[in-house]
Amino acid sequence: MTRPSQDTGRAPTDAAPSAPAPVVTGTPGSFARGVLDKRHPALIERVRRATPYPPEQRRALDALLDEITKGSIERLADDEPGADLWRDEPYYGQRWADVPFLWAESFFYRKLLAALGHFAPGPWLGIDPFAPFKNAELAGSKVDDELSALDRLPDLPPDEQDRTLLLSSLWGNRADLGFQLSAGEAGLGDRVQGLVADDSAALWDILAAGVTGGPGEPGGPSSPGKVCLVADNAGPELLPDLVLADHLLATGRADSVVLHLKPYPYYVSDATTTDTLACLDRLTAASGRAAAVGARLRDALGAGRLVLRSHPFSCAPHGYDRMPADLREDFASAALTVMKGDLNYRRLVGDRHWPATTPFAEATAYFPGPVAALRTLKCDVVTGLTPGTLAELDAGTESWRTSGTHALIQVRP
Ligand SMILES: O=P(O)(O)OC[C@@]1(O)O[C@H](CO)[C@@H](O)[C@@H]1O
Repeated sequence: MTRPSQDTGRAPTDAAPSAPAPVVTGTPGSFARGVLDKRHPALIERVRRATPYPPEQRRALDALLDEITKGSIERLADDEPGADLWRDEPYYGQRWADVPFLWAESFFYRKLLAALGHFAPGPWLGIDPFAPFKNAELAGSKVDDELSALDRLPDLPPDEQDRTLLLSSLWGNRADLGFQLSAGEAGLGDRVQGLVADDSAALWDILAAGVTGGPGEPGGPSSPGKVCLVADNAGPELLPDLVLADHLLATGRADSVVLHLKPYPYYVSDATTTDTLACLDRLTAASGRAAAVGARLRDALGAGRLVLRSHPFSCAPHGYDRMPADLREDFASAALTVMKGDLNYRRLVGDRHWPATTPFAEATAYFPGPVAALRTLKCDVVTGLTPGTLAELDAGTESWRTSGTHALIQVRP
């Protein structure tokens, strides 16, 4: 019998027996291999340059670089806080290139934090190595422009306001500092406006059901219920996510929003509680509508209508099919769970070689409640495309799966 690990309390996978093979890091020339060979070493270098770490941490960064480029996967040191969570993982002693991509990336981030003393009692406890990049981005003038654009929102009819805020949250997912590391000097390509899949009508239908009296509620208004919003990146992605959360609360589509955050820094720019508070400050320090949104969200936090949650499983190296019972209950009791971003997509459908026309509903059949994915495409994994869309995309640019230029909204009611 295989032992549970990573706080799942479950057997290692609930994926359908017919699920395709997981994406493994090592295939030469693959997207995953590029992350291992280029993105991770570049990230170590940027982290080293951004903060004046003392010699001990610098040596630990050198050792990590050596391990990921030349060595095999080593356990966390026995005295590393939380090392027990990772003790039973099955890949130690193997080459980094030979294990599942999702696992290798997650463990890389965990080892990076261990090297920097992030969890060890002492002066570096809790210091976010990615904060210099996150802070610079949040302070940037692009954010000013996005926030002042909110002042034009009331000029739009209500359904266009809905769509504008949903798309702004969706495209906010391009603000991913790990991805930008790979995009390099060339920067991000232009957005392709038409979504590769667009189930947004189903999303609004689910949210309207609570307000107008949905199935099982004949005759009229019921409580709209809870929306779980599983956040991805901080700053320019989290801001429109928060604006969307405020919109759902203000328009009665949700009576509470549970914002799922990472319990520690992860995948470079993933949002933590600190990042959320920084966004709230950025909103309230702005003028016009942005400031009003910030003030409402602060009130909502105080009143328990906006709830912050940072479950340890949010940084686990596994798909949501292995989520622990308490997280499953949270999602099961939500009117809708909105999963933001590429990594959450990989974890939702499974980081596997799915044929792109596999129905999204099939890949997410295990999920305990209605679920929506809002994501720009930044890795090879995709499901739910029609054969026509797939043929069109394959006939266009080669990099449509990974360039962040395409986006989707998929819903399983
Ligand atoms: O989840 P996010 O922020 O949208 O994207 C995370 C990401 O940059 O990291 C992974 C590779 O490291 C890819 O899945 C994806 O491109």
